[in-house]
Formats: sequence, structure tokens, C-alpha cells
Amino acid sequence: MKIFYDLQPSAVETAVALGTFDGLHLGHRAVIFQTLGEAGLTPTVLTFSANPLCDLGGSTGGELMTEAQKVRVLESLGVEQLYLLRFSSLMNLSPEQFVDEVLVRALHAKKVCCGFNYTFGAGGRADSETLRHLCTGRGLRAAVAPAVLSGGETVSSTRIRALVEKGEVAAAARLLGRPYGYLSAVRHGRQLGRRLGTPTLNQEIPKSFVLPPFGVYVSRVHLQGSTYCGVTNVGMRPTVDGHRLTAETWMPGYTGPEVYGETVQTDLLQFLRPEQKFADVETLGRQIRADGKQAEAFFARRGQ
Ligand SMILES: Cc1cc2nc3c(=O)[nH]c(=O)nc-3n(C[C@H](O)[C@H](O)[C@H](O)COP(=O)(O)O)c2cc1C
Ligand SMILES: Nc1ncnc2c1ncn2[C@@H]1O[C@H](COP(=O)(O)OP(=O)(O)OP(=O)(O)O)[C@@H](O)[C@H]1O
Repeated sequence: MKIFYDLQPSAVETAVALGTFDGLHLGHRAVIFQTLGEAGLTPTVLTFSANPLCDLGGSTGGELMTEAQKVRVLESLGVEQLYLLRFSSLMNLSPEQFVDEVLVRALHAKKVCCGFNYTFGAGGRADSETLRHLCTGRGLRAAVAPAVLSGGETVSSTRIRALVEKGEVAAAARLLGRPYGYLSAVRHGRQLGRRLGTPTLNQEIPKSFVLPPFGVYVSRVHLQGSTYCGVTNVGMRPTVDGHRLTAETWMPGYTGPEVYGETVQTDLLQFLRPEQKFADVETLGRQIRADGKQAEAFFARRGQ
């Protein structure tokens, strides 16, 4: 996938999907799918390198994916070009300027795709119907995806962030179309896990992320081309006086060499229990093994 960090003209004609796309959830996918399979048009996504709310001085309260994850998922969906722009570079354009200068002149768009609730142009004053009108007037096709719902409510990044914050990672996964997870380097720990017989992968959850409640989760680890059943503690490790938020994963069935420095994707599949302060590390060790058994039972039930 070709990535542009500014409005360099596209060398090819495009079908473009528009939006912030944090999480690339089911609603986002419906918009992006409209760019695929159009003869002579290259599937392209125009989005932002930081959430627009951050550029406006606010905060999303945490994001559902990093830029690196977004790139991986977009690539897997079949997107061939990605424009990752600063929101501040577009936010003062009028709706007409956005269509003429960005979509027509730079992106060579022939088809423009967005969702039913898309807004754009200075102050977010234009909506998907205005986009459709401006596009048709210029000979571009416009495709507006109807709302993708789950449980009768619109799927949105905001709704998914709230589920993750409540620890409802399984419900979040249903709306995301994949589990909530993080991609980050494996760091050295204090080797206590190894002494307890439960060596762990220590990872930091990216600082920009929305955080689930501290606790233990069934997880899935993508390591060296395979996936492993894991059990992950997200928290401060009160039993061993930890003072930094870490995510530590024990993979009960993993017998390969130690993993350090590698960048690993860990997905949280199901909340198991809150993090606790145990009387001693032996009791903690027994609990970690019990957590591991629960995780294996979960995987066996899911058939993987
Ligand atoms: C499945 C699992 C559950 C854990 N649960 C707790 C817990 O409830 N309380 C706690 O203080 N630490 C918990 N931990 C963290 C351990 O304290 C930590 O893995 C151990 O100290 C090893 O740290 P090290 O990797 O730095 O050697 C858990 C770790 C795992 C893998
Ligand atoms: N549930 C949905 N169904 C169809 N299209 C959607 C849905 N949610 C978002 N879209 C479309 O996807 C694109 C990206 O939207 P955006 O990133 O604002 O998503 P969002 O989930 O609504 O975010 P937030 O909750 O942070 O406002 C836009 O074109 C938007 O209209």
C-alpha cells in the first residue's frame, strides 16, 4: 500500500473513502468496501494522522488502534493508497474547496465514498447529502453507506471505546469485526514469571490507547507467523509492587525460545477477573496457572 503524508497528486484515478476511521469497525468497513472492485479506479482512503479532536485541542479519551495497526488492517482489506493528512491542513477548506482541491485535483477521485453521518468542510458544516450533490455536479460518483447497526444501535468508535473501558472486550470485538488489541515491542521483565514457571511477554499498551479495566483477560498472541492462546494481566502488579502499567501475557502452550525486542500483536478476547494483590508470589503463581487453564478452556470452546 502506498502511503502519502501530504496532498501529493495521485498518479492514478481513485475511488476514495472518507473519514477518521479509528478502529476500522464494521461501519467503516462498509464505507471502505464501496471503493473496491471498481474497474480502473485504485481503492484509496483519505484520513488523518491524528484524530481531528486532538487537532482541535480536545481528546478522544483514547484510541482503538495505532497508525501502524491501521495500515496493516487497511492493507488486509485491499486498500492500495492511503492519504494520512493533518486535520489542520484541511479544516479551513469550504466544502467546495475540499471537493475541488482535495478530491478532484489531488486525489483524481472518480468515486467518493462515505457513511450516512459523514461531515466535512470548515466547521463540519457539510454532510453526506451535500457531498453527494457537489460530487454529482462535477461528474463524480458518490456512494453513501447506510448506517451499520448492532443491537439496533449505530456502530461507532465512541460506542466501542466505552465497551473497552468497561472491560467488555468481547462485545467490542463484535462491533470491530476483530478483537481489541495492541501491537508493541516485547520488553524484559524481572524474570519472576520464569521463576514461577509462567514466563510472560511484557508489553506496553500504546499511550494513545483507550484502556480496559485492570485485570486478567483471555488473549490471542500473534507470534512468528502463528497464533497462541494467552492469558494477559493488564495493570500495575500490586503483588510485586509494580509501579508502571504493563500488559503481561503467559502463553500456556508456548514452548519456543524467549521472545524479546520483537513487535507482537496481542488481542484481548474475554475478561476473566480483576487484578488482585496476593499475599505472596506463590499464591499468585497458582492463580496465574488457574487463569491459564480458563484461557485454554475458552479456546477449546471456540474451536481454535
Ligand atoms: C495471567 C496473569 C495474571 C496476573 N495476575 C496478577 C494479579 O492479579 N496481581 C498481580 O499483582 N500481578 C499479577 N500478574 C503479574 C505478575 O505479578 C507478573 O507476571 C510477575 O510478577 C512476573 O513479572 P516479570 O515478567 O517482571 O518477571 C499476573 C500475570 C499474569 C500473566
Ligand atoms: N455505523 C456506521 N455505518 C455506516 N457508516 C459509518 C458508520 N460509522 C461511521 N461511518 C462512516 O465511516 C466514516 C468514518 O467515520 P468516523 O471515523 O467519524 O466514525 P465514527 O465511528 O462515527 O466515529 P466517532 O464515534 O469517533 O464519531 C465516515 O464516512 C462515516 O460516515
